Amino acid sequence: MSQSQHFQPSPSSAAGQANTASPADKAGKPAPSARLADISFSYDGGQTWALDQLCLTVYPGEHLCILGANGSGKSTLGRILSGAVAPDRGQVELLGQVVCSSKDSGQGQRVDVHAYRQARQHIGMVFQNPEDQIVTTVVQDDVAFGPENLGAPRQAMLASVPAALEQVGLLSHSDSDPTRMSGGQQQRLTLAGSLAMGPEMLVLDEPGAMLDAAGRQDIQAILRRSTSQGTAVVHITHLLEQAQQADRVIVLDHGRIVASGSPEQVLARQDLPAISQAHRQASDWAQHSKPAADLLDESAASLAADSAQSGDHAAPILKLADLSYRFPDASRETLSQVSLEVRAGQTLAIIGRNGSGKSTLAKLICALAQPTSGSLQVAGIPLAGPDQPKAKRERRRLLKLLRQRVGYVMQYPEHQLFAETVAQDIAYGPNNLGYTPSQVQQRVDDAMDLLGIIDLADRSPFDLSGGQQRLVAIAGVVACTPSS
Ligand SMILES: Nc1ncnc2c1ncn2[C@@H]1O[C@H](COP(=O)(O)OP(=O)(O)OP(=O)(O)O)[C@@H](O)[C@H]1O
Ligand SMILES: Nc1ncnc2c1ncn2[C@@H]1O[C@H](COP(=O)(O)OP(=O)(O)OP(=O)(O)O)[C@@H](O)[C@H]1O
Repeated sequence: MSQSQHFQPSPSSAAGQANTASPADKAGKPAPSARLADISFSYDGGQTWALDQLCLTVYPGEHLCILGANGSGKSTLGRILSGAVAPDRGQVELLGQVVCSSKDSGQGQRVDVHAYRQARQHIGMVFQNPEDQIVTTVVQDDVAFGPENLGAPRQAMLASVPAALEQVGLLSHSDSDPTRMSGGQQQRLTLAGSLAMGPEMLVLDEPGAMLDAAGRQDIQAILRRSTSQGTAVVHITHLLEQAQQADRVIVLDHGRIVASGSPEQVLARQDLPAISQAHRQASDWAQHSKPAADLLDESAASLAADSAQSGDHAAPILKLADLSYRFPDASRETLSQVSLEVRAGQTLAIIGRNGSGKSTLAKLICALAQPTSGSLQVAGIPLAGPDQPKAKRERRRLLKLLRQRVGYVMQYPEHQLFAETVAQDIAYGPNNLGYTPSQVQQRVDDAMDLLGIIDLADRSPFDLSGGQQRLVAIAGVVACTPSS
C-alpha cells in the first residue's frame, strides 16, 4: 500500500467487479485523474477488439497495477490513459477534461485535439521499449526534452533534470550518449524524462522489465513518492512483487477487465490464467535461483567460476578464457578477463546489475562483436584467440557455420523480426539451414505450438504486442534447433 493521502480504496471495489468504474467517485472522492467509459479499441478496423467496452476510473494518489497475459490489451490501455491514442468507441476523460467521446449520431468519435494536447502535458508515459522514447544523444538533454516542450523556465529545469536523474541512479551518466547505454540504463532514463515533467499522472508500461533488483526497488520507491504527492500511477507489469505493492490491481483478458480489487483479493484468484501463471513463474524463479556465483558486477565486469561443475565430461560447447572487450572510444573495458565453460545439456544463467555487460557478452558469443583480447570457442568454432584462423575466407566459413549452430534472442526482439507474417519469420532460419519445405513447415508448426502462438501465424510480426513479438523471436530460434 502506498503512503497515499489522496486515495482510499473503496471496500466495494472488490475482485470480480469487472468493467465497472470504481464507485469511489460517487462517494465524494477527488475528481478522477482518468475516467474511461465503455471504451473499445481495434487495430484492424473493428474485426478484433484489443479493448472491449472497458470502464475504468483512476484517482489522484492511487497506485493502480494492470496485470494480464501477453496480448490482453495492457499496453493499448496504457496508451489510451496517457492520451497517446483515442479509442474507436466510448468516452475518455483525462485530468478533468473530456478529450474524446462518441458522436451524438452514434457513428464515430468526437476527438478534442486541444484537450488531448493539454492533458498530455501533464501525463508522463514510459513505454515498454525505452528505445522508442529516446530522442537526443545526451542523457541530460533527453530528460530536459519533456519540460522544454512544456515551456518550463530554465531555472526550474536546471533543478528538475538532475533531481530526476538522481532518482533513477543516472546522475553520473548525465553527459553520456543514451544510444550507447544498456537496456536497463535506457529504461531508467525514460523514467527520469517523465519524472522531470512533474506529471499529474504517470503511466508506466513494464518499467522494471529490464531493471536489476536494485532498479526495481528504486522504481517502487519512486512510485511511492509520486503517489504521496498526489500523482496517479498506472503501472503495467507481469511481476507479482510489484503488483503486491499497489493500491488496486486489475486483470485484463481479451481487452476486458476480469478482476479488480486490492492486491490481496486479486492475486489470490488462481482461477485467472494470468495470475496462476505469474505465481508459477515467481515460484520457479525462487526454486531455481541459486546464490549468484556467476555475477557480472557493474564496476568491473568479471565473471567468476562456471556454475557448471557437474561432472559432465562432454566437450565444452562454450569456452571463454580471459575474454575482454572494450567499446571503441570507451575509457575502460566493459568485460574484463571473463573465463567460463558450458557443456552440452547445461544451462548457464548470467545475472548482473544494469550495464554490467550481460548483453555485450551475449553479442561476443554470437560473433556480433569481436573481443579485444582473450580466446572464445563456441560450438567447437574458434571465434577469438590463437586457434582462430587467419585467412578471411576461412573465418567467413566459420561464421556461417556458427549462424547454423547458435540461436540468439535479442533484448529487443523486434530488432530481429522482418518478414511479412509470423510463420514466414519463423521459417526463415530453417529455410536457410536447407530443410525441405515440409520439414520447414513441421518445424514452424512445432515451434508455434510450443510457444502457444499458432493463432498469430498469419499476423504481421510488427503488429503484435511486445510479449507476442518476444515469443515469435524465440520460436524462430526454436525452429532452428537440431532435432535430436
Ligand atoms: N555501443 C556502445 N558504446 C559504448 N558503450 C556501450 C555501448 N553499448 C553498451 N555500452 C556500455 O557497456 C556497458 C555494458 O552494457 P550491456 O548492454 O552489455 O549491459 P547489460 O548488463 O546487458 O545491462 P542491462 O541489464 O541494463 O541490459 C554499459 O555500461 C553500457 O553503457
Ligand atoms: N500495432 C498493432 N497492430 C495490430 N495489432 C496490435 C498492435 N499492437 C498490438 N496489437 C494487438 O492488440 C492486442 C493487445 O495488444 P497489447 O500490446 O495491448 O497487449 P499487452 O497486454 O500489452 O501484451 P504484452 O504483455 O505482450 O505486452 C494483441 O492481440 C496484439 O496482437
